[in-house]
Amino acid sequence: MKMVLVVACALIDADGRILLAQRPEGKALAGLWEFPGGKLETGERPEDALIRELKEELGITVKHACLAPLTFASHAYDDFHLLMPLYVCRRWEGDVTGREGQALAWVRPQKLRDYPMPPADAPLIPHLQDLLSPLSSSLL
Ligand SMILES: Nc1nc2c([nH]c(=O)n2[C@H]2C[C@H](O)[C@@H](COP(=O)(O)OP(=O)(O)OP(=O)(O)O)O2)c(=O)[nH]1
Ligand SMILES: [Mg+2]
Repeated sequence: MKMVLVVACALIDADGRILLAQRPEGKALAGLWEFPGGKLETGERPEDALIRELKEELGITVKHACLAPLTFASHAYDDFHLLMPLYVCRRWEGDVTGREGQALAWVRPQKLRDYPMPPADAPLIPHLQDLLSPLSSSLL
């Protein structure tokens, strides 16, 4: 089974909302809502790849120190196995814009399930909900 490493990021704004991006037509899983990010290039460090992807996809500048690991997805797709670390980031420079024509949505943690996501992403949702509402333990 081919292993594919993808880095992704939950950007969190001052109101505790999470950024989702809609995968563009023509790509795999088109129309589904995802965490911005992408595949590593050869020899690239994960954090460097994520910083590059956030610049390419959203036009923002993120520092290494502002990326905190939260959890990861491990999911068997038909043709590859996805391993996807998920970082959170609350601080960046620049305005978030869909640089690749993708729709964007700032979503409250309890509304994440209203947005159809790739199958790998479902187990990530309770981790974000717990991070952002510590009094309701949705992992239990
Ligand atoms: N970025 C991202 N990718 C995800 C998520 N969930 C999920 O299954 N994936 C899968 C979809 C793709 O198979 C792969 C990421 O590929 P991608 O097409 O976005 O990669 P990329 O940004 O480097 O774009 P490209 O240059 O390959 O077109 O990971 C997610 O939440 N965010
Ligand atoms: Mg991508």
